[in-house]
Amino acid sequence: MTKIAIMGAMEEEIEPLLAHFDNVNIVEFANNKYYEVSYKGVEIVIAYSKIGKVFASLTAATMIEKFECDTLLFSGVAGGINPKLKIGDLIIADKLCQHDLDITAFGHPNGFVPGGSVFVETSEKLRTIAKDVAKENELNVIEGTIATGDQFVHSSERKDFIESTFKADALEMEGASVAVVCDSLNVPFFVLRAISDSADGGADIDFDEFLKSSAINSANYMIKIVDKL
Ligand SMILES: Nc1ncnc2c(CN3C[C@H](CSc4cnccn4)[C@@H](O)C3)c[nH]c12
Repeated sequence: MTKIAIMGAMEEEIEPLLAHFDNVNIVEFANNKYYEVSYKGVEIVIAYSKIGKVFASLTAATMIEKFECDTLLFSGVAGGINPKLKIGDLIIADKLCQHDLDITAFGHPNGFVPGGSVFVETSEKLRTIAKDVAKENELNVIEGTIATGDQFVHSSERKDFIESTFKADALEMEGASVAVVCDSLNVPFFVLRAISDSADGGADIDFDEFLKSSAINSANYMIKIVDKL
């Protein structure tokens, strides 16, 4: 029986998801809250990890190991790199990397540590379902590379480094952690983000203005995808 984990990093990213469900059971664990719902006969666990790769890894692993979820979906916002991505637009990750993982001093490429890989690919099956849903709902979605790091990017220099080093289309602070955890635990996963800013000089202003509306864009699309699982 499928049990689905739906994750965000910030409360604003999962609040629009929780709004779709009633009869929510709250489980407190490891200084966090996990929201259990039953939706059309499917068990779902929803949580926001808190910001950054460490919290995201803890929540992803908890949803799999403690709550026994066998599919993990991430919904949230991101900084746009690809110029095709305007604020509010949706991106599905085909692969993710860690732009701040750096042992280049030892001759390794950016984003690589021994035993790992620069990129981790998401579930092709889940991406296909998502693209079908986008077509049915005439949603404009791009598929691309998402770069993750433990910093809010708000400078063209850092944004350009991430783009040129990883050919990334968008950036955020949690997705690649979810990717490593799910890949290591053999759980199919899917990362969806809506653009909240352009990760350069004005990013913090745009982020504050568009966080809520972009999080709703991502959540509304995610609910349509869950309906198809
Ligand atoms: N430019 C960007 N760089 C890095 N990440 C992002 C994101 C995605 N999320 C939003 C949030 C920013 S930090 C945060 C901290 N306090 C309040 C609000 N956000 C973090 O969870 C990553 C959107 N735009 C980004």
